Amino acid sequence: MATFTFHKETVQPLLPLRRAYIIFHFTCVLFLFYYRISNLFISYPWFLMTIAEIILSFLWFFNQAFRWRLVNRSVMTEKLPPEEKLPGLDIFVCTIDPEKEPTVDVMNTVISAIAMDYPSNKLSIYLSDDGGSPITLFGIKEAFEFAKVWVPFCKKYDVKSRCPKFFFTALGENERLHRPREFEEVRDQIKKRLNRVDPNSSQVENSKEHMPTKAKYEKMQKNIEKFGSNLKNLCMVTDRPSRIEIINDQKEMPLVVYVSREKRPSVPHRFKGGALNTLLRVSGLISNGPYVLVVDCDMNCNDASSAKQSMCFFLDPETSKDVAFVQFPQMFHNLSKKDIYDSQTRTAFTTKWKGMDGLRGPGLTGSGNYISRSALLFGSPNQKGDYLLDALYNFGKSNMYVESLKALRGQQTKKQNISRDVILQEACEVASCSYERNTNWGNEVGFSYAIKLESTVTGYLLHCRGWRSTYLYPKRPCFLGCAPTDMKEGLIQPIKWSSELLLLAISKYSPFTYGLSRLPTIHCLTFCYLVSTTQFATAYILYGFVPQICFLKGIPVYPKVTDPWFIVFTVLYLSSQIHHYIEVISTGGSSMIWWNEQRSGIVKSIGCVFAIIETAKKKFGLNKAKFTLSDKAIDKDKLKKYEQGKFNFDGAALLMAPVIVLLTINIVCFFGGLWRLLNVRDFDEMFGQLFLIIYILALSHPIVEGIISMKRKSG
Ligand SMILES: O=c1ccn([C@@H]2O[C@H](COP(=O)(O)OP(=O)(O)O[C@H]3O[C@H](CO)[C@@H](O)[C@H](O)[C@H]3O)[C@@H](O)[C@H]2O)c(=O)[nH]1
Ligand SMILES: [Mn+2]
Repeated sequence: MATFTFHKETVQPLLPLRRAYIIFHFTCVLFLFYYRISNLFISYPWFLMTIAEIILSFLWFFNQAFRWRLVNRSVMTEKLPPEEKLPGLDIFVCTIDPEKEPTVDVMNTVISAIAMDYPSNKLSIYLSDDGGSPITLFGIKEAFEFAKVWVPFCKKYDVKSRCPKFFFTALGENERLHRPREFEEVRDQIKKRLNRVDPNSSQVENSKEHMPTKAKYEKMQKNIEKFGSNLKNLCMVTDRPSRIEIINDQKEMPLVVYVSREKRPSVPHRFKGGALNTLLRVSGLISNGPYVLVVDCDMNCNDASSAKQSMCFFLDPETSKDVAFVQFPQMFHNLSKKDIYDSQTRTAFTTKWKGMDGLRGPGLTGSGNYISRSALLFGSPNQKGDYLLDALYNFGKSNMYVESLKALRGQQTKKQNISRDVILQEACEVASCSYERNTNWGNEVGFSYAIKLESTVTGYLLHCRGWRSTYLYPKRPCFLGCAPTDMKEGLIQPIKWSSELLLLAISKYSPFTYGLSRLPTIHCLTFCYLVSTTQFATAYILYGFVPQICFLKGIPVYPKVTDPWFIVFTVLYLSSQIHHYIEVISTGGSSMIWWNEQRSGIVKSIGCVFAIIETAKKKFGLNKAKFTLSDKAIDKDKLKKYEQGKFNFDGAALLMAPVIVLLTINIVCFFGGLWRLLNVRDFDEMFGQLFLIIYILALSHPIVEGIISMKRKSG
């Protein structure tokens, strides 16, 4: 265990055992390689299986980098300097489409950010409205009105759930003052969430402010909904000048700013990365906090202390010099126990990120991350400031903005008393869509535009420049968002991510080349894994039909069950399964999660063939850059099905097609092959294949059920 001034690092126990296991499994993989390759030309299917296994082995190998040194961290916020000595913090909330991102929910996120436990004169909240819809501007004004009541209420009663929506419904947990225990019952929560009924007020009522506050929240909600009933107000405006408004007029409240950058159909707007870079400049002019928190519009701040938690790394004398960002896990408020789509992405946030954290730090996930503004703007930790020498190229033509950068660097700046109007005018200027032309923005300055997954690539490039990051996984989730609850959304996300990551793999910034020469090798392997996940598709597709067709035809692709080499395959299979099981259970999962994760892992991986196709199209310029926004609007029927653990394939027919084809092959080959097997009785040669098919069918029977029920509905 390492203890720093404000935080502690503990390496997860049994490290030698974990490493010994990796070496053991690795040895088995080498045996497998030897066996496959020395028999390579036995048959064509044998060759295909060898390819699949080589791909899987490489992915397995990269994947072990995450398991080399897992750490847990904890913070000591009580040791932080007094509030007046804390640095400024700017919170960025991004939204674009009020239809997929309901304004009331976005405003809940904004309100939870305003209610962050941080000195209000040091806190500023910026809402980036990329859609430019009237309802968002209307919404933030309403939200601020409510926040004026809400923030004092939260402070007075030390409310934990500072997202009002959760507080006023059964979703608010651990509320010492306001929550009776029975509300923690999961079933109740689900019931309440589905019906949106309010908690029994006679039990909850404790304070005289509770009801009036709730009434004000409901009024805000009603006003926004009423405003949105006029569909004109929900429309996005794609051709518009920049518009920036300071929403609040009260000194005792944090600064709240509405930002809608200029957009013109002919100028590329770079999606969320573009929005964030605009916010960096606009906020630089207005509040210029040395640290920024980025949250997606659905990721509300569920623990008001997260800002202070992150400061334990940024202000620590030992870690402050090279920590570029502090990442919190993305957690979700709408998960069901079965989590059939593996929306919680458990492995990412409980294993992978902790493993990267034990090396040089986790990747950036785009939401729930505190970032040092200097790290984003000034190159590497040791050569800060150089960028200011060529400020025009690096940062663009706004002198006022460059002055703000000097202030950030602690340099003397011309003290000027600039009026608010002039600042806002300049802010509109830096938010114009031509501002970044011929500058270093999106390249070495700010969030990277190298791929559309701005978060991952920015985090990766920060690491390449020598920065570190840290990962904090506190007991109480600090950020809660909205996870996909149907197959279509569940598939679109990994497809959009992995296709962009594949682009990174073949770009000049590829971890295999650029990264390898800049990062410590093991840390680099983690990025190699992240950019290679599309290759699971190739391996699983081969695994999904080659052994099956061979089973039907009586061609062996595994050694005989009596052959000593069969042991290698058995050991590898069991070893992977047991290891996965232990990992799930030890990170708080259940057997059901273990089983469901395998299914969803395979289905999502196979869906990623579309990612490969998409990447090829993008590479050859056949695809126009677009961004598939994930849907955060909760549909009751959809949610109900999801809670029951029933698959919902609405709108996913095309994306599911490869899986359905493979499943059909498996079913046909199973029965056909079984018939053949009973006649020919070559059981010892076919055991491996028979077992594989049974495993696949056992895993996928809920999918078959889902398909049948879909057919029945449409038929
Ligand atoms: O042109 C755009 C497109 C999106 N967004 C915002 O970006 C956020 C993320 O978009 P979403 O479709 O919800 O992406 P997800 O797949 O849910 O999000 C993950 O993946 C993104 C990259 O694709 C990261 O930026 C996110 O932080 C990460 O949570 C949302 O708040 C959007 O409003 C914009 O501001 N402008
Ligand atoms: Mn999201």
